[in-house]
Amino acid sequence: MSFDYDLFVIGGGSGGVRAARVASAEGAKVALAEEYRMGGTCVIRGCVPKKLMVFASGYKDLVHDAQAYGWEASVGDFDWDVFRPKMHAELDRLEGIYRNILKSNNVEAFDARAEIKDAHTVTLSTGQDITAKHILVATGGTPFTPDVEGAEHTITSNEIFLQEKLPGSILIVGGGFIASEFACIMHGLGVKVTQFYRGEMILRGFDKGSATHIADAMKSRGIDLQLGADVAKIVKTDAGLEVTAKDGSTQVFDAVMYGTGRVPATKGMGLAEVGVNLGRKGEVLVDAYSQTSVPSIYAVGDVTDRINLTPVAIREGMAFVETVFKANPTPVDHELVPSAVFTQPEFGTTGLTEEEAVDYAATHGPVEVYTTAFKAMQSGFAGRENKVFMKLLVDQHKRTVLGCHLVMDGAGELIQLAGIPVKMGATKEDFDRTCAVHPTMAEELVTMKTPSHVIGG
Ligand SMILES: Cc1cc2nc3c(=O)[nH]c(=O)nc-3n(C[C@H](O)[C@H](O)[C@H](O)COP(=O)(O)OP(=O)(O)OC[C@H]3O[C@@H](n4cnc5c(N)ncnc54)[C@H](O)[C@@H]3O)c2cc1C
Ligand SMILES: NC(=O)c1ccc[n+]([C@@H]2O[C@H](COP(=O)([O-])OP(=O)(O)OC[C@H]3O[C@@H](n4cnc5c(N)ncnc54)[C@H](O)[C@@H]3O)[C@@H](O)[C@H]2O)c1
Repeated sequence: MSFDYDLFVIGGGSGGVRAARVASAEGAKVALAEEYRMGGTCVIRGCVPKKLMVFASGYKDLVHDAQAYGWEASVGDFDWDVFRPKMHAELDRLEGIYRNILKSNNVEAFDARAEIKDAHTVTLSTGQDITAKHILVATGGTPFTPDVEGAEHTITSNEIFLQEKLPGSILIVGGGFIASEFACIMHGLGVKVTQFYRGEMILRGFDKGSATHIADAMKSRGIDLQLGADVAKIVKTDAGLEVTAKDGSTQVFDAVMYGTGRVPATKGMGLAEVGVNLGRKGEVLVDAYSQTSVPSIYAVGDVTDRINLTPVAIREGMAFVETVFKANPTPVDHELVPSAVFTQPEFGTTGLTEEEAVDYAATHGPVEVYTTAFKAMQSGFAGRENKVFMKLLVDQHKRTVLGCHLVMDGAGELIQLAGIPVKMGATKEDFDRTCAVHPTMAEELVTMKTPSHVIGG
């Protein structure tokens, strides 16, 4: 049977573009459809603009520190009108690069929505049907907003980058990556921030001691973080958005942003209709090789809801190409994936959390917990209360470092490096025999001598 293409990729984001490019480089005839903007969530409305805003939001503290170090410096107000067009120009530039990558790799790009018609056919929003030997679903996810009265007045991370002006005050709902990062970003830009999280501690699923340290720091910086709080209804008034919380209290905000999770983008895709098994959230269920229940259809990235991070989507895309186009079946390694949460303070993390260590200890034996918290020299000198927090979890018998959690300036950069020995299976003694670099914050990673406690001991 002959097909129009060897591979048709649906979605021009992190996973889709990488898979398309690498498959084409292997000699496959490849096409890709993108319904919005090339580059996907990470480039257009995720990691990249978010990180630019993280940078922008950090300068107030830096100017304050510069003053404390003797510089004649003063900080005025943040001007969104200066920053916003520069940020969007950068996103346009990156989108252009993504388009060029596809073009120069002979991938035919369609600016259209694609849906699955059958195991080997997609239908484009232009009405065109295209056949392919393999179809790769890489459609990512979309923000989820709960069904609350007045939700139509709220925004999500999709809209935050497009605001015409910055609000004077904002309520951010949620306690995950997105809500916590944007609470810090908006606060740093001079917006009055309230964050509602319905549970007892933000960043659920991360190491709780580290999350608590971040939450305390956010509060002491002036973010009104309310735990056990949720929205009952939102009414638009002349004064702004009047939010009634579930405890009955009301407050008016200029804007309300939901960061309450994302759902896999499978709605209306025709996947279930052709026999692709979906999970409870609508995620595409795949095996270790990203193959769905329909053998010609594969899926990578957030749409599979495994680990929803850009580098993971890219790896899944490359493993798919190894498996299907290089006859080298390659499962994706989802173990010990380091990641960062770009809150202020920043959080870098890899491996077991202390909560997970309880289960681990029950089956593998005791886990030593090493923690340290201290005032950072640079900001401490400037009079800022900025405590560094570090935690290592160590298998007491094997001595392997099972988890590493860092809350400090530059934690994202640092965990990339600390993630390597942890992934290699380094022992606590390997850390300890590495000489300290002085004076740094990171030196504490190799000088923590005594466990603060032992789990399962
Ligand atoms: C605000 C925010 C901040 C983030 N920050 C980070 C971070 O700092 N670090 C990190 O690692 N990850 C971060 N992420 C997560 C990261 O963006 C995703 O994990 C990554 O983009 C997933 O890549 P993907 O290829 O699976 O999907 P996406 O990048 O979402 O790409 C999917 C593409 O498919 C398109 N599409 C959907 N349906 C169709 C269709 N039917 N036809 C055609 N096209 C379609 C979409 O328009 C989209 O462009 C962030 C996410 C958000 C929302
Ligand atoms: N730095 C990074 O790497 C980074 C940054 C942002 C996003 N991401 C990725 O994007 C994904 C999505 O991020 P996210 O923050 O939207 O999701 P999340 O799953 O991390 O957090 C969702 C939050 O919303 C809350 N919530 C869910 N339903 C709710 C409801 N009905 N009412 C009130 N609260 C509710 C949850 O309790 C949770 O705190 C993450 O899982 C992550 O993989 C990564």
